[in-house]
Amino acid sequence: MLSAHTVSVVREAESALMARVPDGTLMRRAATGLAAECARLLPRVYGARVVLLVGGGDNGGDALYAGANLAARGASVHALLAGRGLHQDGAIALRAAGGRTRWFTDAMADETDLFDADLIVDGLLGIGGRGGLREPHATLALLAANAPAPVVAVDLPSGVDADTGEVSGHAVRADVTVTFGTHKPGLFVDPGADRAGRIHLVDIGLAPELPGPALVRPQPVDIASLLPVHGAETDKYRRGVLEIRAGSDRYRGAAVLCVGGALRTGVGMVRYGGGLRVVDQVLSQWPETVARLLDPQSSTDLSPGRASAVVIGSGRGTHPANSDELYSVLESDLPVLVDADGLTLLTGDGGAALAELLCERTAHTLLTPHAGELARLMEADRGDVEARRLEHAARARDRFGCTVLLKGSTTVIAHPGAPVVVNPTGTPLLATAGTGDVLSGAVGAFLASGLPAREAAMCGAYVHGRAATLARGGAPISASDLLDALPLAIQEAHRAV
Ligand SMILES: NC(=O)C1=CN([C@@H]2O[C@H](COP(=O)(O)OP(=O)(O)OC[C@H]3O[C@@H](n4cnc5c(N)ncnc54)[C@H](O)[C@@H]3O)[C@@H](O)[C@H]2O)[C@@H](O)CC1
Ligand SMILES: [K+]
Repeated sequence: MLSAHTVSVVREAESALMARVPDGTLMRRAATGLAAECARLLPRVYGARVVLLVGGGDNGGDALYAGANLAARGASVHALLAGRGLHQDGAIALRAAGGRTRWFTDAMADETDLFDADLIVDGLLGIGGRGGLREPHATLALLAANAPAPVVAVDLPSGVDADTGEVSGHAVRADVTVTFGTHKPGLFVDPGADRAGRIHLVDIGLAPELPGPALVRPQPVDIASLLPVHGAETDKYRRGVLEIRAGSDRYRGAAVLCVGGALRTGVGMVRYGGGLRVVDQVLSQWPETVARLLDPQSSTDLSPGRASAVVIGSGRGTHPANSDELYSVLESDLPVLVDADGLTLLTGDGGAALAELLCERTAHTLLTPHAGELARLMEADRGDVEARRLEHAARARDRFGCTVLLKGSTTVIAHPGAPVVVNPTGTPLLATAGTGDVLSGAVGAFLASGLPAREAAMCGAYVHGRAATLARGGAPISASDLLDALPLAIQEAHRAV
């Protein structure tokens, strides 16, 4: 797992470490790691043209010392200074090594040597950045974005909120981010993650001072170690029976996609309950499903019976009878995943009783909203949920006392008492109708296989995201394409061990 810590935790750990080592040690370590990464990006250091964008804080200091290192190796290094302050010792070191420094003003915008640079180093702001970039930082970020050279961000791309990944206004878009001591949450969560490019962590000796992470990002090997493995002794019941209550006579596609997502992820048996037309459709597409007629709008026994887990909600409807069905599912002691219409029911008439039942559950319980659904659930603004995904997922987790998987440009999973998980896979191509139904089936399959909610969500989101990339090699996909690619994604994940 890659782990990330918030700014306040990093600051505390840094002061504890700084008290034990000579002055300037940490910045020296950071700058040495930064210079090494810059050198790797240049065809050769000698003669290379490097432009440093330097803010007034220690982030600028890192850039200046790394620039001094490169200048000492023959690079032509030019620092554009922004903001009020300047890391004086860093500037002295750069000049002593033959580098140049110049205060940046708007008037220079056309004549900077940014456009001729071989490499641009963004040392404008690090973990001390607050809010959107002010001037002249914002202009420099824009100029860097328009220049052809690769951009290396120091600690994090300037303009990205280190704790949330939020970007307001301009932010640097980096090809590589060289971060120090530990990752920052904003590097893993969009829109910040999208600005960070490839992330390189430099060890500055901080690890012994750091508490547990706020955030983790699973690697292929972590997923491989979680995926269910079935021995020769297994049978369909031991592999898990998933009950699916998604789709309806009106929305038959949701049922087909959800059942397909579960079957292709691997589960002992999928049972489906629904009206005549949807049952017909599910059986014609997936004859291996064990289906029964069950009309939530007339049937009295809506309980899931003998299953290992239940997925409920997508395309199911928001009729009062659907509330009754959700109630009887939540009343069971089975692991339950609630999606889409199921989430809407939590906010409508009778929602309070459902929400109360949800909070009281002791079995694994997972909500899988997208930003709009989470906004409705928590009476928040959708744009705000999208901008601050971590915070909103954690709020919903605390409100309902269960696991919350927030879908979107970065899928995040908040689980009580554990670091938030950020899913590393996925592509914007997933933003298409029906992919959420496939996801709920896949996560449901993992739940039915016996994985706890957090781990089921982690594995489901991971293989779903990979399937999107594998399905058509990066070309546009529809939700159905994911179904064939899911087994490939799982096979690939197994190979990571
Ligand atoms: N503390 C340490 O021990 C270490 C810190 N290091 C570096 O130090 C950085 C943190 O340094 P600082 O605490 O000096 O903070 P920064 O260098 O991130 O920024 C602080 C400065 O930016 C200004 N500023 C804040 N928000 C702004 C905005 N939106 N627009 C324009 N200006 C803004 C502030 O007024 C302040 O002058 C880290 O990110 C890392 O790069 C590394 O050298 C490793 C060791
Ligand atoms: K930076």
